[in-house]
Amino acid sequence: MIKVIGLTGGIASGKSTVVDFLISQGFRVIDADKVVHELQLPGGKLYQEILINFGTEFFDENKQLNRAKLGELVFSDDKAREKLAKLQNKIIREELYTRRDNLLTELSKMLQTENNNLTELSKKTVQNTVIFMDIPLLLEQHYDGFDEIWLIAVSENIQLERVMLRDNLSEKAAEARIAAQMSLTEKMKYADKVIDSSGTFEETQAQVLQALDTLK
Ligand SMILES: CC(C)(COP(=O)(O)OP(=O)(O)OC[C@H]1O[C@@H](n2cnc3c(N)ncnc32)[C@H](O)[C@@H]1O)[C@@H](O)C(=O)NCCC(=O)NCCS
Ligand SMILES: Nc1ncnc2c1ncn2[C@@H]1O[C@H](COP(=O)(O)OP(=O)(O)OP(=O)(O)O)[C@@H](O)[C@H]1O
Repeated sequence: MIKVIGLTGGIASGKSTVVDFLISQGFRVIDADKVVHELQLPGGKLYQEILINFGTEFFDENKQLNRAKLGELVFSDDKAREKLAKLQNKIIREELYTRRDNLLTELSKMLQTENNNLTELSKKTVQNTVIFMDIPLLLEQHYDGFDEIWLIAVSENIQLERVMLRDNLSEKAAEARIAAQMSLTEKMKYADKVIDSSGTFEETQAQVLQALDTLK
């Protein structure tokens, strides 16, 4: 059976950094933020919806969605965020589950071929028996179907610093983005494993390796 691990955590808690590491270790990851960005490209399933409902002022001269501008609006205006959620959530959810199912089918076929060849349980096989889904709003939006949920956690003050630094935001704007999500304390209740990314990258990676070890 192929396990599906849900990765979640607050904004700038270190999810993408953990995802990069997992990919470097040979694991397959579905990254919800990337999927959303693809769907928001011209021709994507979300593009037209946003254009019609938010207007051309949120698009640049190359007809690309100006995500920074839309982000400014939705993280400072709850009603706008709800409106965007109504337009997008169902489509995002369907797309993520479809990609998960396709990946599970692909890996099942690969595993079957390996079994048929009677190879020993190679390192690759272990990596093919787990997939990860990085979904920032996994708990807020009640995604399900996971064998485990791993929470990437970070202390509040470091999180605020990271959001301000990475996204070049004021303290107030960064606080608004953090407040748009479930608190870390609440998320802890649902986590099977917690990876604390408040330290160095090496310390985060060591915790990921430890968590991976428990899957063998
Ligand atoms: C508002 C948008 C256009 C801003 O785009 P931008 O490129 O600036 O940010 P990005 O998409 O990389 O998101 C960064 C982080 O913000 C947080 N975040 C994004 N959307 C939301 C939201 N609606 N509520 C709370 N937090 C959010 C997540 O932690 C995410 O990892 C975009 O995030 C969006 O369309 N969000 C709604 C879709 C969604 O639910 N995304 C999360 C995937 S489950
Ligand atoms: N030990 C660490 N582990 C993870 N990230 C770290 C660490 N130290 C610093 N960072 C930094 O924290 C910032 C946020 O990390 P990252 O982009 O991985 O978060 P995220 O959870 O994917 O964010 P978002 O939800 O906004 O997409 C990055 O700039 C990253 O370089």
